[in-house]
Amino acid sequence: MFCEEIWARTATLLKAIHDHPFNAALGDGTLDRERFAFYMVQDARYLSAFSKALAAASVRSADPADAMFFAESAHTALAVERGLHTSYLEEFGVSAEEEAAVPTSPTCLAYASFLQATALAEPLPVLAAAVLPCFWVYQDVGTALLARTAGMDDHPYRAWIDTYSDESFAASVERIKAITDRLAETADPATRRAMAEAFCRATEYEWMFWDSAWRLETWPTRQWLG
Ligand SMILES: Cc1ncc(C[n+]2csc(CCO)c2C)c(N)n1
Repeated sequence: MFCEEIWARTATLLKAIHDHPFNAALGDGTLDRERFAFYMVQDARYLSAFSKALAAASVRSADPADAMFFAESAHTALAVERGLHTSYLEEFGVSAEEEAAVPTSPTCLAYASFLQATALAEPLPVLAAAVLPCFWVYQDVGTALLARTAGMDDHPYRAWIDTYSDESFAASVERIKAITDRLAETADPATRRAMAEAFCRATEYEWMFWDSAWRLETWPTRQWLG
């Protein structure tokens, strides 16, 4: 099965994601608000690109049930997750104007651009493999954090952890894994290789996304522009 194989291939990178200082601090609740707010602002930008990639996957799906799944996920990416962002940014006192003034980070732009390019130029199986880590990695991190934070009352990032350790979210992860496995079964070897590459690249971007928030990443060249 494609998913099983690719998960095993990315095991070391997944461990690095779990062990990243951003996620370690997110889990023990010590992550500073500046870093989490930076992550939330960048994530809102990422989500609008991600939902468009899912909408493209829906348009491309010949199977009506797959088309519905991708369209629903495109909606969820904007609705549920956007709600999470708005409430955290409100809690942290980040106004819409302040949010709009933050430049999109190099990593966020790279990940969003990769998804958009894949949505435009690659066949559906490759697009499905490119959006899969977004679901799967977050569920993996969310459930690990849920276990690690059990019994910790008043955890500042509880709503975030709950979103990604939720049972309905786990069901959508199973669903997209099944769709991707089915698409891989009938894909030719070159497409299967492209699927594996897209999955690995997206998983690399997942690590980079957390790392860029940890470093509060900016454009090193900005200083030379007016
Ligand atoms: C960088 C980044 N990667 C993945 C997610 C998680 N995520 C975003 S949309 C979606 C599917 C529909 O809800 C999921 C699982 C995130 N928030 N930010």
